[in-house]
Amino acid sequence: MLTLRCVFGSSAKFLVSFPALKHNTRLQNSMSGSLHPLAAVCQVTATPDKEANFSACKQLVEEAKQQGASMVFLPEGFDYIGSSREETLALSESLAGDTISRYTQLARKLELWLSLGGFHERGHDWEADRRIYNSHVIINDRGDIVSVYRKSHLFDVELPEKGVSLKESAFTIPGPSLVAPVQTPIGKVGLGICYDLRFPELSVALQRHGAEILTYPSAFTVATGAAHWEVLLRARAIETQCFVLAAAQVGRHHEKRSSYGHALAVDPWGEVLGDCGEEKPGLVLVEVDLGKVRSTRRNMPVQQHRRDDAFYRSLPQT
Ligand SMILES: O=C(O)CNC(=O)[C@H](CS)NC(=O)CCC(=O)C(=O)O
Repeated sequence: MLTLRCVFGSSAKFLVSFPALKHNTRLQNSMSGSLHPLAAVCQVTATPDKEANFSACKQLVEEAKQQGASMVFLPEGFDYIGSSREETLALSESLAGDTISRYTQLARKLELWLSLGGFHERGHDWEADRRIYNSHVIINDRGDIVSVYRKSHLFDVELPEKGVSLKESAFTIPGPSLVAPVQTPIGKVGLGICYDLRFPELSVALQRHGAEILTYPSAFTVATGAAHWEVLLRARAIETQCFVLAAAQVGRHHEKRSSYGHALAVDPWGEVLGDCGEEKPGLVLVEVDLGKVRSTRRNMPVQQHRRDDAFYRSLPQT
């Protein structure tokens, strides 16, 4: 067993274990002693305080770097979780604003890649319509923005018996399309955001466009998270035979909103490699062995077994 450290906040530490590679024959990652590149999947408790959120995220990114991560994943709403529609809109920025600029500097300084899930991005017509995109931004180790995916499926959901009522479309514009998976030091990363996780056609499309790793930075509600989060993430991993990395929000953001936590890393066989729990901010480090993608796909070639010919046409009437 290889033991990985799950770091909560800056002081308390606890251990996460998972089965490790048994044959350690190849050259090892010099900093971490691991055989394959490391990804850090983070969970945070964002509030409406952008400054405090940045310093909490920065601390996790620095901790991940110290432990040898080459790419760090932050959740939807890493910039802030607003307490009203008005506040959410007022705090938004463009990609050229202060928040993303601080993250590009951080990536450059630490020489690592960042996945910033769910940035509140002012839309192209902000002056006219006051609406934003929910954007997943990838920054490389030189501090360049290399990809921006805007969330396709908006969370307009009423579950009165569970106390869930959110209408994302009241302030957000749906993105126009998927974006091509991004080549990173840990592999080809396909971009989704949170509620997108419920739409398997999106993950299959990303896999067909070459994704080896799917990412769903999230701020799941406590009720829907308890019922569906892990099952959905594992299903997406099993169906696409990709790694699935899902950074998450956890705990109480303000008096009206809490999130489920359990930032999760799943391998292409569906095994959970790391879980940040449901109590506090932290991170989990996972080795991304792309050999697992190749062997899972070779041994059970479900992608080649697809029957689009039989399903995506008009059906015979009985
Ligand atoms: O509001 C913001 O500032 C950031 N955006 C979010 O938190 C979004 C939209 S409200 N949350 C989700 O999609 C939760 C999905 C979910 O919980 C499920 O699919 O069950």
